[in-house]
Amino acid sequence: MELGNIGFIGGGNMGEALIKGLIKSAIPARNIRVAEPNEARARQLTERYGVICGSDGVEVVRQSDLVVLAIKPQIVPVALPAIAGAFDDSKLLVSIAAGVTTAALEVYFQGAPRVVRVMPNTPALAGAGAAALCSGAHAGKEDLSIALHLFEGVGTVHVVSESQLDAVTGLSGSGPAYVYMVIEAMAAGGVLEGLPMDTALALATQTVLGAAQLVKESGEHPAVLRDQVCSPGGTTIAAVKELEEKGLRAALIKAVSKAAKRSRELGRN
Ligand SMILES: NC(=O)C1=CN([C@@H]2O[C@H](COP(=O)(O)OP(=O)(O)OC[C@H]3O[C@@H](n4cnc5c(N)ncnc54)[C@H](O)[C@@H]3O)[C@@H](O)[C@H]2O)C=CC1
Ligand SMILES: O=C(O)[C@@H]1CCC=N1
Repeated sequence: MELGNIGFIGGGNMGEALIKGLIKSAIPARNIRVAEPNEARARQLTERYGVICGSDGVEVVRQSDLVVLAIKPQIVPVALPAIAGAFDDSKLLVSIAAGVTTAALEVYFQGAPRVVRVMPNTPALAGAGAAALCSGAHAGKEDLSIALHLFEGVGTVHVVSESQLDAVTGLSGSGPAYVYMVIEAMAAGGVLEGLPMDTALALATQTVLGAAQLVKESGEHPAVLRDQVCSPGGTTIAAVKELEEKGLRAALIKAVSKAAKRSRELGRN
């Protein structure tokens, strides 16, 4: 599928993750334009990826077939009116702004804007993203296919209903931060027990990666795989007991819920 010219409004952390992922997936840098008001950041993106960067959002929209809105949700009410006039029916808007609904985006446009809302995550930078998306009132099947194709280039994608996107934000959008905390803490435990930090970090990282890979490849429920590690009277069950007492699972369940709640709040702004 030909994606044409892709424009980014905002070249921050998530914008860069997608740009890098897209270039890795063989989208030519000359097809990617970025509107980024921070000049140093814009230069950095051009140096790193060869993409065309400027500060003029209207110009980026004019030159693009697909526009990724990658600015903070709080900036949307200021930034979107300034570029909305440059859209016409030939252009697709793909928003990744947490919490901002397709209906809230559509009000900035005349007519029937084609809007798809996506919640990606930063592992897209490594081609291992997890994203979910839904279409707005005027986006057709073809628009959904284009957005699916775009994000399949940088990881896995699920189609969900818009009401589920806040849950997705709490789980996989924010989730990498939880996993980094787990890796960091496991490595710290290794250091406490005498390992050098680089060895401890490498072991913790590969353990998380390998465990995730096994969940995916085996198709087993994680609880079954956990039980396979727990030898009777062994080391793991002693650790699992500690994690249960300290509320690891409850804390993660609550964390996902808190982030989803914050996503809903951002949508009300
Ligand atoms: N960072 C993450 O893990 C994820 C972020 N998101 C969403 O992606 C969006 C961007 O987040 P980040 O990249 O983390 O933020 P960021 O703050 O790193 O990047 C935003 C960029 O937008 C630029 N910007 C500000 N005003 C602008 C304007 N008028 N026109 C063009 N660019 C402008 C800023 O200079 C900045 O470089 C947010 O809406 C966030 O909810 C979604 C999924 C994951
Ligand atoms: O923290 C945030 O608001 C963004 C959305 C999902 C991940 N980062």
